[in-house]
Amino acid sequence: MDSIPCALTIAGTDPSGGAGIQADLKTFQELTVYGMSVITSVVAQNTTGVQNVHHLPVTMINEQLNSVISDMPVHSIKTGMIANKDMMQVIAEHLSKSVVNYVMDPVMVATSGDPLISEDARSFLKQQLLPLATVVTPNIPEAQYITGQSIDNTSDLQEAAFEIVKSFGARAALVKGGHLQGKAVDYLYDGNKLYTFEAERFQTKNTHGTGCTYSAAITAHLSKGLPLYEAVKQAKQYVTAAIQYSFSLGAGNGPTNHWAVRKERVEQ
Ligand SMILES: Nc1ncnc2c1ncn2[C@@H]1O[C@H](COP(=O)(O)OP(=O)(O)OP(=O)(O)O)[C@@H](O)[C@H]1O
Ligand SMILES: Cc1ncc(CO)c(N)n1
Repeated sequence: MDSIPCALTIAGTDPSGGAGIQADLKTFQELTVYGMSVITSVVAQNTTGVQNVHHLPVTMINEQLNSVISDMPVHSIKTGMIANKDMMQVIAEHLSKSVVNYVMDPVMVATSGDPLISEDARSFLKQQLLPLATVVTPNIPEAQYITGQSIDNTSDLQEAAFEIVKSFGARAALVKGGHLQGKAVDYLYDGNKLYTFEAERFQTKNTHGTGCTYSAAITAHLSKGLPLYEAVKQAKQYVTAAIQYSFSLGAGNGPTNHWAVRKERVEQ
């Protein structure tokens, strides 16, 4: 058997299964990629919000990374919630030695509005982690934080994608228009070309974990050796179907549906 693509996610948990590590591993599995995970924080959360957070000691994050990297093939890496600067420092040390594609989901706030990372982590993320990223995938509030500019329309989104590459050093930026009205449009700038990814917007409140699912799908496709544009194109199809058939589970914002994606793929 050919060797299987292997992807690693470094992120926080979601016991309700919609976001974080759980969403990432479900996505890797659906896309037939062998999934591995390093947990940064254990988060008590569900579809209504975040109830509590327990951060793992930095030494434990370092040891998990050593355990995986010393033994397993890692073909691509994704980071999600990294709550503080000390954690980021340790993760940045590992990433700076790595040669594989690194997808950074600059998670700052949960869908519910609850903050997930500290103020000093935000600025470390912008200054130290961003330049290591193959691609960074901010939503509008995250892109606004990184660029310091307000984003009110699609032309602001495009400008933010240029700015994040040119002024902040990410190799590519995928700025997501999920929080605007109208079509669900995202822009990818890779330093050469601007690409547009457009999908129908579905009227649903069940968008818990959409950002995690999208960036995990990009990571999965990159681990298979797809070029960035193709990886994003296929990931956009994945997240769109996962939102279209999202679950009305829980009292708040329900989770994405990975099975619907599988059903669609099989029927094609
Ligand atoms: N209602 C919707 N219908 C269709 N696509 C959507 C909808 N909402 C968001 N999207 C798309 O889903 C993807 C994830 O974008 P979004 O802006 O929701 O990420 P996020 O805010 O980081 O997610 P999270 O809630 O996990 O933090 C993008 O491709 C976006 O265009
Ligand atoms: C652990 C974690 N990462 C990311 C998000 C963003 O959806 C979340 N709610 N929880």
